[in-house]
Amino acid sequence: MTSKGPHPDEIGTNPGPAVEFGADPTGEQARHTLVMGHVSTITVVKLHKCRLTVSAGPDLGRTVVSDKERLRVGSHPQNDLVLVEDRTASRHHFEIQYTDRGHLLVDLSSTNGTFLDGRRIERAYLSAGSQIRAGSSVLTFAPIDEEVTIEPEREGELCGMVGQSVKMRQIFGLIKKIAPMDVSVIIQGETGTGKELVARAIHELSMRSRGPLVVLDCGAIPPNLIESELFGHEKGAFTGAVSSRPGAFERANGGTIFLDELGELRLDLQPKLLRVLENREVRRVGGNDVIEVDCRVIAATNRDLVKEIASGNFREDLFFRLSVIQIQLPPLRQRRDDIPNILKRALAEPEVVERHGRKRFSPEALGMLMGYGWPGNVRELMNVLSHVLTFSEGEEILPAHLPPRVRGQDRQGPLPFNEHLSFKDAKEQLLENFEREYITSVLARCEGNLSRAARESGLHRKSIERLVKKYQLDAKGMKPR
Ligand SMILES: Nc1ncnc2c1ncn2[C@@H]1O[C@H](COP(=O)(O)OP(=O)(O)OP(=O)(O)O)[C@@H](O)[C@H]1O
Repeated sequence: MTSKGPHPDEIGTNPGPAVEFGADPTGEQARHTLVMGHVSTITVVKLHKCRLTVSAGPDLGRTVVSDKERLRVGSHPQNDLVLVEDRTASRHHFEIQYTDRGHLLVDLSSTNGTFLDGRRIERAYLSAGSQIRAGSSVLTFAPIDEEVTIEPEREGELCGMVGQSVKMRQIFGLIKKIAPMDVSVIIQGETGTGKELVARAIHELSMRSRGPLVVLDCGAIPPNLIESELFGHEKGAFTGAVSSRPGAFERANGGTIFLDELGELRLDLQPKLLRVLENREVRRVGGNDVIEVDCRVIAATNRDLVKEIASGNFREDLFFRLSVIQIQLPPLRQRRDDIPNILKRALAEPEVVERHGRKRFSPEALGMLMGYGWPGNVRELMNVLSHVLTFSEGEEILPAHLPPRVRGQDRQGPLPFNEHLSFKDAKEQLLENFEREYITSVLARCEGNLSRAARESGLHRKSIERLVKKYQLDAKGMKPR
């Protein structure tokens, strides 16, 4: 593998405010979406909540505010709003689903029906002030848009993830905020950026943490088996189905299902997945019974799903259903200041110390690791670490112990500029990438000492400070501890 320096997708270090996919241009349908790719230290997430109040009937005054994907109403105590006194309401009367088009009122096959503004409905969209009648109760619906500020966490670690950079600490803040909310999440990021770790953290910090976490890699399963892996199969459903088997959704009941590499899911299976998400029930391949499932869905992909939708490879409705919250994990080359901490933490693992003794990286070796492009992200970093641990003998890890690609020995090829930009923008981007790489590397070599970095680079200390600030580098994190 050759290192060609920074990847063109590092276009600009400050692409502006958080982007909202699927947001209604009028702003009427704000979603919980967020893309964490930008540099500002505080991020705002739009939460889409609603309030439902009993405005007439025996339960007058009962109210609920919900940020869930579905809010259930009926006389059974498990509902989000329980109509305790209303004897004409069904046990599970209706629910309100949060969808990409707004809040959808769905009758749950109630005995006496659900009425919206006087008309009986099966499914209908709600608007502010809508009056819903169920049994002898009238309920008033009000959407609430709330903006929540996510500040970066102070701690540079969360559930086994290490990240001192502002970008990662922001993601830690977001995970802590959204984990308890029972909503779907899409995690996007290049291979090896830690998507599975994020999914595990969300599960661990959620109310479902005692339930199972079932991981299904949609890209690793042969196409002819994916349907039965997802939904299960009955004995004899196809050649080789010697016994019946529950699918991933059934096994995740009460917990979380993590659909890795969702972008690889066959187009013809996407509507089936959407139906499961909408109805929360599955039917095994070759089976007739409908099985209710209750699990949170977290999906991950290294593809740009918005582009996949545009090119007809991914269904927009499925994307909207799943992407109530989006988390964009930045590639490692955009958070190089995390590298020393990730390595320090990995070197301090008890089994590493037991097998290899205490080890540390020389400043030169660390500088090279921080200057490398890491196309395989943290996974590649971990692989390089295993290589290094095998090949270095002493306590200090030197440049000679690093693989040649990291040492830059097979660095070749043209300058990594983006030919789709104007000359001026391409030049500016190239310069910014160079500045960031150069300063990161010199700071790593000088162990975060700004004065030494100024001396070695021939820059004024003030210029170094300006560049550290501009690229949000963590000079302190590079100091030896
Ligand atoms: N922030 C982090 N701190 C420490 N280790 C990390 C971090 N992010 C990722 N890793 C490690 O990097 C490796 C890859 O992580 P993970 O499998 O979560 O990535 P991924 O994005 O799901 O990869 P893929 O796209 O290939 O499925 C794992 O060994 C994981 O423990």
